Amino acid sequence: MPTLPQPEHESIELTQLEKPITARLQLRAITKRYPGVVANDGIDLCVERGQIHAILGENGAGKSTLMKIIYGAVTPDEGSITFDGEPVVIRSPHQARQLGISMVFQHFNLFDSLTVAENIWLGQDKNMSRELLGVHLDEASALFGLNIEPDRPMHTLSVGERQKVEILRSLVTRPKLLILDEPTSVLTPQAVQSLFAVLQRLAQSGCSILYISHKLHEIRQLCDSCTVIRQGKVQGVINPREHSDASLARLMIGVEPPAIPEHVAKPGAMALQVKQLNLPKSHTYGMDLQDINLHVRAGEVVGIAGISGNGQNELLHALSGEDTRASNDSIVLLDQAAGQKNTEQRRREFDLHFVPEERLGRATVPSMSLAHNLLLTRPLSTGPLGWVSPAKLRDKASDLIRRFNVKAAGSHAPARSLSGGNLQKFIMGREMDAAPKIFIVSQPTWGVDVGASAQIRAQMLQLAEQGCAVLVVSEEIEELFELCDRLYVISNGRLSPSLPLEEASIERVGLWMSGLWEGAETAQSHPLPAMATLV
Ligand SMILES: Nc1ncnc2c1ncn2[C@@H]1O[C@H](COP(=O)(O)OP(=O)(O)OP(=O)(O)O)[C@@H](O)[C@H]1O
Repeated sequence: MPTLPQPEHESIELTQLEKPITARLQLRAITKRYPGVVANDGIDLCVERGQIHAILGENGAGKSTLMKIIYGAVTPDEGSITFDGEPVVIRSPHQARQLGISMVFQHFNLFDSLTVAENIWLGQDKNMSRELLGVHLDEASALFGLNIEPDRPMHTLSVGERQKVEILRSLVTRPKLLILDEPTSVLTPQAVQSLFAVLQRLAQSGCSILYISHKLHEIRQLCDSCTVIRQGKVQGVINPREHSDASLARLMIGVEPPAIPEHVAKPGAMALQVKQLNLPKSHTYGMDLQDINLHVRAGEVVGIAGISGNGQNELLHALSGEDTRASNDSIVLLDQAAGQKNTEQRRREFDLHFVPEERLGRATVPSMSLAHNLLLTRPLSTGPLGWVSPAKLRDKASDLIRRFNVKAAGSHAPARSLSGGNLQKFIMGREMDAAPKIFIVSQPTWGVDVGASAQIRAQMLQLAEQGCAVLVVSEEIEELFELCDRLYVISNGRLSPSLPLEEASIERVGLWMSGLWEGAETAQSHPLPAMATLV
């Protein structure tokens, strides 16, 4: 009698019984030294197939270095790597991609002058045709629920949108191991949830994921396994769901993060006023600013919430002086019309200091030392004839490094050698130390660990206590709730009325993020931008 064919799943189980499943990735005793610092010190790591494994550690702990080693972008000094049971030496990202390893970096690697599709194509291997890429891109976009026009030039995208392009670029390679370094720093809560759904689906299909984040609730939601690193060494492998925030912070930074001091607003004189600001977009994919009205008094901390791409960039360019097209009296600084003053004039005449969201390339010159990067916004080190005093620069940079707890080899270290969080601490320190009268900051704690976030937020509140008018643009609603006395919400190039914190709730702010505040024109008459359809 002929035997019936076995159902497919039974034969799969048999094969699995015969051949034990090997881990996707196994690192043994990985060590990497940079001048003056051991970034990775004998690290062991095991990631199973289909596992979402978190890497947790304070700023400068060595997480990104370790991920770059796995991706072949950095060569370890010692140690070995096994991938799918085979010992491998990963010499380049190209080789990593051939093995099936893909990485989303913390700092974007995108060319501003190219389009979205061209940027994604550049990251692929040579045999991927433009047509095939188009198919994969449509597939990955649909999976991610993302709708960014492939022909859009990169320079027109907000950081949140750029982050999504970076993620798409990795998804189209259909990886076996996907490494994500702080992927949610600039995503809205809703976009984070869509990303998590994608990651969970990927993991179910067998793809392993290495996930770096400073956001403990995210790690708990997504991962059941987590390797904690401190000062380049593994502290332990834990299930993050069995730990509280306090115990995770203790493992990671050795202590619990300091509590944010109580801030009682004592609003003083008007410091910053925007009156009926109308500004047409400066490029095809920009956002027209329409009838923007806002004010910040000395001593106040005021927030602007919103989904990225709704006019934040345009508003910040107009407020910082990078865009001087506004009518002169639509922006009033310390009682003077200043709409057409440039960045340097606003800094010199009104003590307005600004921290943009892009820390490498805009807030700092990556190849220049920390000391030289001070010159970008601080004239303090130039003498009467305009001579630069290298000694003064060095001293000031060293002072900031010490006071703001920046982990760096010294004032001579190039900006790009710092870990993301440490560079952010340096930039925030550089601007806050200037004792601004008006301080405008975008995403103040992007990529910063829990201890340093608490430190930065406390310092911003201290600035306000000293009479500075602080305006914070952030996509992290919790951060705005923690810091601000009042909130505005930006949607589709329009700004909501001012909302005192006592009257704000996550739900109300969420609704306003879709443009639906009381008295607003309906969303229908102003269709939401593509990104908002995500939520
Ligand atoms: N190219 C480099 N040259 C010199 N030092 C470097 C270089 N890359 C990293 N380092 C140093 O190695 C240490 C670890 O940095 P790494 O970027 O791996 O930290 P991290 O844990 O990812 O931090 P963050 O959370 O801030 O991103 C830091 O002290 C950093 O300054």
